[in-house]
Amino acid sequence: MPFHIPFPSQLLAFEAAPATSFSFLVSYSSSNSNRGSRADWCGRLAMAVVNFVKAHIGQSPKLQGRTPRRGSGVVRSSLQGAVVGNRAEWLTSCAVLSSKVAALAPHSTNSHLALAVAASNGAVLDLIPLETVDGSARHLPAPLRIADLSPAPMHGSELRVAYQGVPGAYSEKASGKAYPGSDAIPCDQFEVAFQAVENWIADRAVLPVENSLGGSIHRNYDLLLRHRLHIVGEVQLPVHHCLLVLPGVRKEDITRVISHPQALAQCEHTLTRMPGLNAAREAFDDTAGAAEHVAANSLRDTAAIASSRAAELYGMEVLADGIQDDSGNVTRFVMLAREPIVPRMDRPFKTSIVFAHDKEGTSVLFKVLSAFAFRDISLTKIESRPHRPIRLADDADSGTAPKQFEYMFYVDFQASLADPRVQNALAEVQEFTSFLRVLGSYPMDMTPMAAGVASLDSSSAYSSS
Ligand SMILES: O=C(O)C(=O)C[C@]1(C(=O)O)C=C[C@@H](O)C=C1
Repeated sequence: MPFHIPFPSQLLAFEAAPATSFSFLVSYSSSNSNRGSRADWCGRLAMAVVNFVKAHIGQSPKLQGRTPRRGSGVVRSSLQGAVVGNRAEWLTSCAVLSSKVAALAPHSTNSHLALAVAASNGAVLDLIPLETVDGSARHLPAPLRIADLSPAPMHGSELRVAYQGVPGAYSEKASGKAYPGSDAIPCDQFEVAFQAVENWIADRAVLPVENSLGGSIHRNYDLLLRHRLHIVGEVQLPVHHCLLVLPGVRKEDITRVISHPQALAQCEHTLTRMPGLNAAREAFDDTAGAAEHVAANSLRDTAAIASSRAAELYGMEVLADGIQDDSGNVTRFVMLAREPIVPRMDRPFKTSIVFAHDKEGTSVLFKVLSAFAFRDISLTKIESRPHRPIRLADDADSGTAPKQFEYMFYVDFQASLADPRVQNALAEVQEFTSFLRVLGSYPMDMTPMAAGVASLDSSSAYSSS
């Protein structure tokens, strides 16, 4: 029976990793996302990728990766030694594959991107358009235009913003607040959102870093260090949680509440005190994904914590509204881009840095904090993370990468990198530390939180990045 790809899989981004493991990103979108079961749909996407690679490289890859969701998004998968024995052979296969697909490629933005990426970073990566949206006409690739070499557009519908989760997630809302009118691209993991920007599948990423009740989202701090992206802005989003169930389900029927771990933490006291509810908690990738899971599998014994928008999108009922433990529940997101923005002095700016030191004791930390205190620079956050022996992206060949340190310290302060006080403070900090990196200097989110969620849709406070 002929195999049909039920949706346009628009790009494949291949990336050679060391040894025999190769990873790639697949972006997909389906207008038929509600047809067939979720398992069906995932299976068809996986088959489409396997068949495609098999047809063009000649061997079957073993797909490893997260289960894609219905609709659209970006997933990361990998081939474990199945295709070729070494990196050079893999790159050759990728080049052959690219040239075959480029010859079939539609005249689309994606083919421009493929060339732009190849031109800009040495062609380790290829973005490969697979099919036109309607699966019909194919054209030769268009020539590279000057616009393809400049940074991605700043505003409007062309800006593609990666977020973690599925439609209805708070991160999707934060992306809309950060970049009104942009195309939000759902990603199944934080790591994928970083890679989507690095690989030019998205122009920006908007990712949560801390919540006023649940604290820091540590994974993103670690990823900020591992990747080369720059913080170009921040958005603070009031988070208003609902307890969602299938229509007709009562509190007494619920044995399980599922959601993102942050959302579970933000509602813990309320859930514990809720009369008639006696349910176990279970972590899920994101809040809206939890709602989708309950709806797609008709789970009448399970409730999800998510937004009221998720309830609308997945046909759920709001059993309880505003279940966060504090009405002022706010999550702070950072906006990430491939290039930093030019720091300015004409509006309130924040700067985020990360540093490490290899001396014993607390004196270095004291000296670093003093460098800011003596110059009247207010710190808004300090976070320490155990240092794992990872290779830091931008220090691969600079010789400044730390070897073994106990902690990385992340500090946010309220001043612009353009401010001479900051430049002097950082020069001083550099003397005490063995590793220092500026993660970004960016406009502060000045939206009054009291304005609440309802006002966010019309927000246009973020115009500089
Ligand atoms: O799951 C979602 O909806 C998300 O956008 C993620 C996330 C988070 O990671 O903190 C974002 C905001 C809320 O704090 C709860 C969850």
